[in-house]
Amino acid sequence: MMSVILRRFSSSSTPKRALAAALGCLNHQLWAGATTTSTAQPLLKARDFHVRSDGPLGYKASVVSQAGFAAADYASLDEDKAGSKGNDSEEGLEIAKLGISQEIVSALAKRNITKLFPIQKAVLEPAMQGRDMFGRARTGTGKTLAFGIPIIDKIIKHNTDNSPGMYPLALVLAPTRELARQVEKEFHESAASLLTICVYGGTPISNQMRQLDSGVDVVVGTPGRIIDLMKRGALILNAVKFVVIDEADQMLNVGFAEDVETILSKLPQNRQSMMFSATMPSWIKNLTRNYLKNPLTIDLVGDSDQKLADGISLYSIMSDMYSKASIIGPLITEHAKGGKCIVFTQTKRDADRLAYAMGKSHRCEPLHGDISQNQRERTLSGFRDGEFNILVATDVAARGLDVPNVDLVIHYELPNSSETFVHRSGRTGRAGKKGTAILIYTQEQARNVKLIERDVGCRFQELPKITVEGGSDMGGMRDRRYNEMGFGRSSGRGDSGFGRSPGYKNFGYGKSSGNNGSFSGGPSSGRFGSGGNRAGIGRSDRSSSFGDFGSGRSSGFGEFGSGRSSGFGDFGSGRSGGSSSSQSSRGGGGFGDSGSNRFGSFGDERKF
Ligand SMILES: Nc1ncnc2c1ncn2[C@@H]1O[C@H](COP(=O)(O)OP(=O)(O)OP(=O)(O)O)[C@@H](O)[C@H]1O
Repeated sequence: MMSVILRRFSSSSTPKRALAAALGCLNHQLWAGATTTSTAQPLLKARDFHVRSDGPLGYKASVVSQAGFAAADYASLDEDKAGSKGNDSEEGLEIAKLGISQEIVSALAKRNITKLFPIQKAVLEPAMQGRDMFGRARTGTGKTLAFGIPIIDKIIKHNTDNSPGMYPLALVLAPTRELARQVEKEFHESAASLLTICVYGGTPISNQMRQLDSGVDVVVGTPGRIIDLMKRGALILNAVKFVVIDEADQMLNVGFAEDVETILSKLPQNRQSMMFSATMPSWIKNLTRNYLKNPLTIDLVGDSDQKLADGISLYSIMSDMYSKASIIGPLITEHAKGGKCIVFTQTKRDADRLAYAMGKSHRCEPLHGDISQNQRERTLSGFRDGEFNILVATDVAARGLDVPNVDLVIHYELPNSSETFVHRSGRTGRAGKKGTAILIYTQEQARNVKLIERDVGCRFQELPKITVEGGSDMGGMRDRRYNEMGFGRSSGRGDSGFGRSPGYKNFGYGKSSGNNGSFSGGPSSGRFGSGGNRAGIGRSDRSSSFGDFGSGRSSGFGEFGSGRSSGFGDFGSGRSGGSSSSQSSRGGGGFGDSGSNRFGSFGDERKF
């Protein structure tokens, strides 16, 4: 503890800080020229983090193999056990008996974490041995502590044996601010002596620079801000021994691919790299090949048909587009039973509108990327603390967000891919608990529901149709949609027009204008066609986007912004989707509500 205090006291007047400043300059030079840094900075002692022992898990080096790209080649695990029965006490290993630092054991015990979950069990020993790895496990099964425990343990042991250094030993990259904060919290709560910092955009960089200046052990952050801090010489990565890329495929989805590679290329060669990803698109394969050394694949999903975490009951309900908003209330009353509920929309605007409309009768808040960071944090903590029980969110909340006791997830609009469906649904049924997910779909989308079933290896139980009398509690939402979103006969010239809201893809309104060809001829040759925002980005590896039910998000505007925005897949926007709506979308700030995804100028985070 004393060394921690001393480090906090360090100022730029000390030789240590002076050297740090010098290294900061060197860092600038590295940015200007070389692409990799391979030397550990001289200030820090050489660190031998990686233990070699038979260990308590009976892990055998002979079962390791090269990362086999989503193949389940971690043969020592019984697949049945490797599912998502995260809290099965019979399967877990007692954390207190693993020989990891008492500080961690005690901190976890305080949170009632006493046994390892399967992914933690699988990762622990190879991670302790210093192996690079690619990991995959179902939602809510404890991946954060899977990489967190070994890293924290090694840093604690190092800090006990040596005086802590100035510069971070571990770097964790996360695709969203919320996830970054959550991961940092998990680190911090697992070992209070560790100095951790979370860096992301939307908050003053000067505070983060000051904190980095006084020395940290672990940096968790989103790639944009990390790069910014590196460029300013405030974040020096020469001492990094551990790097984790969490939700790696999502990094690609939200346009962080280049940033991630830039960061990886600046890290010391002598490091341990761990990557967690739900899928293995070709970018991830390349990343694995280029930046991981002889990686081990630990895949607890494997070829198993069932991709969803156990314990999540699935329901579907058909609704016409007019009634969708109105059936939310009854669904929540019936299925959330007073507990927490997240309603997922496709667009920020729809999240706002739905929350506004629902707010008349329920306590709820919207969450999306256009809301200020401060407000986002307030909203999330209010939701966590039970100040309100309904969160209406875009997919910014779909990945990684860990709010205990979310009983119900409602897909107000169909997700744009099976993966998104899995991640959204995975906000419930976490850590072995039970939960419910309900998918609302229109008649035209029935085929897509089947596709999700096939992709995810699940079955929806169809709920009886809810008949909504006029003047429901969501009437405001419905009216607003009519008035502002150009439904009905407004030809998309209302407030937002069709051009701005991809919501219409789910509403399948009117006749298709027959522009499907634009999309189906697009660069994506995914299994379901070219739709979704993926169409515009030309990746064929993400086959689970639902091309056939619409253009998805902004890609239509990015790639095909000729004004024929009505070419939204099978359903199109009917007569309303004329060029004016598309143009209004573009004129109104690029890609409208749905976020620019890869097309806009990237800040720290952009898509949702
Ligand atoms: N061994 C454990 N025992 C009990 N609870 C645990 C254990 N490990 C993790 N948890 C809890 O389980 C919850 C889910 O963990 P985490 O968020 O790491 O899951 P995840 O696999 O990363 O999920 P996602 O795929 O959605 O990001 C957290 O609240 C975490 O504190």
